[in-house]
Amino acid sequence: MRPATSPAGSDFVVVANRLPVNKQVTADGTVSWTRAPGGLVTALAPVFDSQPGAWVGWTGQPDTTDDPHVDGIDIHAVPLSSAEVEDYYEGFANSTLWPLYHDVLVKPVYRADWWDTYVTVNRRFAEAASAAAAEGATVWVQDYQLQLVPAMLRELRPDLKIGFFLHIPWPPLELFNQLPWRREILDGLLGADLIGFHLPGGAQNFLALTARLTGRPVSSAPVGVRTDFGTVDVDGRTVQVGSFPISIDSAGVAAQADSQAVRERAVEIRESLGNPKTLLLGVDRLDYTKGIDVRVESLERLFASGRLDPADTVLVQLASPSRENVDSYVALRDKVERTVAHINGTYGTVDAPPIRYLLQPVPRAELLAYFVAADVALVTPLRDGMNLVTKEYIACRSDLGGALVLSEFTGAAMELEAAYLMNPYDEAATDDAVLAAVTDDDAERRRRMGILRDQVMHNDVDQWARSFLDTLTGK
Ligand SMILES: Nc1nc2c(ncn2[C@@H]2O[C@H](COP(=O)(O)OP(=O)(O)O)[C@@H](O)[C@H]2O)c(=O)[nH]1
Ligand SMILES: O=P(O)(O)OC[C@H]1O[C@H](O[C@H]2O[C@H](CO)[C@@H](O)[C@H](O)[C@H]2O)[C@H](O)[C@@H](O)[C@@H]1O
Repeated sequence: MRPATSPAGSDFVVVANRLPVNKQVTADGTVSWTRAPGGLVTALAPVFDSQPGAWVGWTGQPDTTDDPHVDGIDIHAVPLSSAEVEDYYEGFANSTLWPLYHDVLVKPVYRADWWDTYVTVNRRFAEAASAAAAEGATVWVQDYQLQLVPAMLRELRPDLKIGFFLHIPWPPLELFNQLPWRREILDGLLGADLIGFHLPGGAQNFLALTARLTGRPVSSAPVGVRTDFGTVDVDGRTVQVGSFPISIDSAGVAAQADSQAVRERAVEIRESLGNPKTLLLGVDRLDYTKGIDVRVESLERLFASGRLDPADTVLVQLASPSRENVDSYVALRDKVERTVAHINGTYGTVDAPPIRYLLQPVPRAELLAYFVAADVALVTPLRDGMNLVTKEYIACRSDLGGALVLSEFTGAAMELEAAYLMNPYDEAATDDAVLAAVTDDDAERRRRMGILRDQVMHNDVDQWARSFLDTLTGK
């Protein structure tokens, strides 16, 4: 750890589980690094362009001492051993916190050894952030993997402005109370000056829980979107609590989707699928929160009842492998693949299966071409913090074509009420929403898409980052 008074370091530091870098290794073994075009790095690009900034995170590879360098960001890699990846990332982050914060869709596992590693790794991130930050710097800590970092960092560096943003839902009291380390998590978060959630409901849950479990004075007025922040009094220090719904680089996505190359590729995609009357699309990490099973089971019911014709309907499901060493993800993959095979076997022909399922990430331009090609996007999570795929689909539809089926249990549903909203736990309502999105007339579909586009084009990721950072720094 560097001394608190050192003049070195950056004035703006992001701390996230993952670094925004991609590694390339050429045939002769030469290693180079490029900026990964992920949501967070896109969101923060203008901030990094206007001032030198640092990013503290893990490369995604265990047991390496990789030291990535990319243009415009001072990268600080936090090394993790294989055992730490198992206990901190696959264990406490993704087998304890992830299911607990997503409505206990699978049973969270509570293990003291995983907790101990979570504490150890959070401390390592806090120390790396401390080393990267200049005197009085603004440090923005991201997400559930690093909830102890704010308090650990404050102890090391009381001079810093510390923000924290949670990208996943904040659970209700009855669920959060299951966590044997609930008080430690709250104390960790309360080290921040500003704690951000996607939705006002998450911020309010957090305030209620904090009052109940810590006895600290909290504000009682409702929290608004990017306004009317709540407060917690932590021994005379005021912690602000607010709602900042994340978004995408709407104009950038729209411009790329409008390019000739993407438009032509969209036409090719439809042709390669036999120009079906209806092309449905799902795009997700293969995660049990995303409701991939909800949409394929709905499709099966619609085929079985004759309400949709499998001969002129195709569902393309693009799934990216995720957290493949975690048992619940292995079980989900098995379930989805069995259901897809069953539907294709029952309702398809040898040369025209109604579901095309891919378990590989596709290149960005290819993904946008699918968004442009699809008649209906099926976004059916059982729980989701926001769901950026939703906003990307809308941004791609400058033609006002397409229709969006959207689960009420996504953060995106709060803003996107003109979608075909559905309750993924209600089979009949799900089927009706899918069918309405497919069969409503063009005027109704265009009316809805026009409203959705106004929302997404106006509320972009730059606004998300600016509103959070302005609140944090008191601008
Ligand atoms: N390039 C590419 N991006 C993908 C693919 N699948 C998902 N994504 C992106 O991953 C992000 C997923 O974000 P989101 O919907 O919020 O769900 P999350 O996976 O829970 O973060 C979006 O920006 C997607 O466009 C893929 O196959 N290829
Ligand atoms: O890093 P991984 O374990 O591979 O997981 C990918 C990311 O998934 C989660 O995304 C969440 O953030 C999105 C943006 O705010 C939001 O739209 C979505 O609803 C969330 O699920 C996770 O929170 C990230 O930390 C992961 O990097």
